[in-house]
Amino acid sequence: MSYAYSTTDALCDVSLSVGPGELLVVAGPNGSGKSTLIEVLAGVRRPRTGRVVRRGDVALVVQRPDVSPMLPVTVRDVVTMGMWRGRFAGRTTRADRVGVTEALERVGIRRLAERPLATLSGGQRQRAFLAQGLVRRPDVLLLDEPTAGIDESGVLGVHELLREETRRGAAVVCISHDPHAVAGAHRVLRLHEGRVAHRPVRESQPRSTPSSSAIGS
Ligand SMILES: Nc1ncnc2c1ncn2[C@@H]1O[C@H](COP(=O)(O)OP(=O)(O)OP(=O)(O)O)[C@@H](O)[C@H]1O
Repeated sequence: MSYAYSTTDALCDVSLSVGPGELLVVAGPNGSGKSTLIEVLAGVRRPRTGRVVRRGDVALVVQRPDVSPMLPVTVRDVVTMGMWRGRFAGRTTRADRVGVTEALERVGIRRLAERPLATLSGGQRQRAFLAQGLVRRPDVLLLDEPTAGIDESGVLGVHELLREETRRGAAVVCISHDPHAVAGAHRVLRLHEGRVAHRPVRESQPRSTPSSSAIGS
């Protein structure tokens, strides 16, 4: 598929597929089209040509969005929103609340649950949005530089979380410049000026062999 902003061809003839249990890392220089690709895969942007096939529930973890100090939401609220699947869900069940606490624990910010989101540091906020993506155990997890602003020991924890997600069968696509992420990936897709620089190369065997693609274009 291809995607263009008004004056810029951001993606040209990009084709990929990711199966359940696979971790695909998307790498490439600034401006090469990585964020655009994740947004097109997530359905936030519609490809200009071609199509994206998604199987199952898809969650997107964006890169530390700016938060207005006026926004009256706590960290727990933000993670709970991850349960909504794109629409307001109203009341939460006890199981939802347990799931939210577990997600907060997995990303190491359970103690911050009742804090207003706007009072968090950048790295803490990134963890909150990671928990939002993890909370409903999606079939497809798309992440735009999830370790941005996260300290060194936290980065390793995030990589382990992504491997855990693949072990339970999720298809994971993660933008990262981090050599650890690249080393731990099943495949790496390198973009250059909106095109695939090399075909994805299998760098290690996935723990479960994908039977069909969970997402592809
Ligand atoms: N909203 C926009 N309007 C116009 N052009 C855009 C827009 N967003 C991105 N672009 C352009 O599209 C191309 C791809 O941008 P994209 O953000 O996808 O790259 P990236 O690889 O994620 O970069 P980075 O590593 O800096 O985050 C770039 O040339 C960029 O300038």
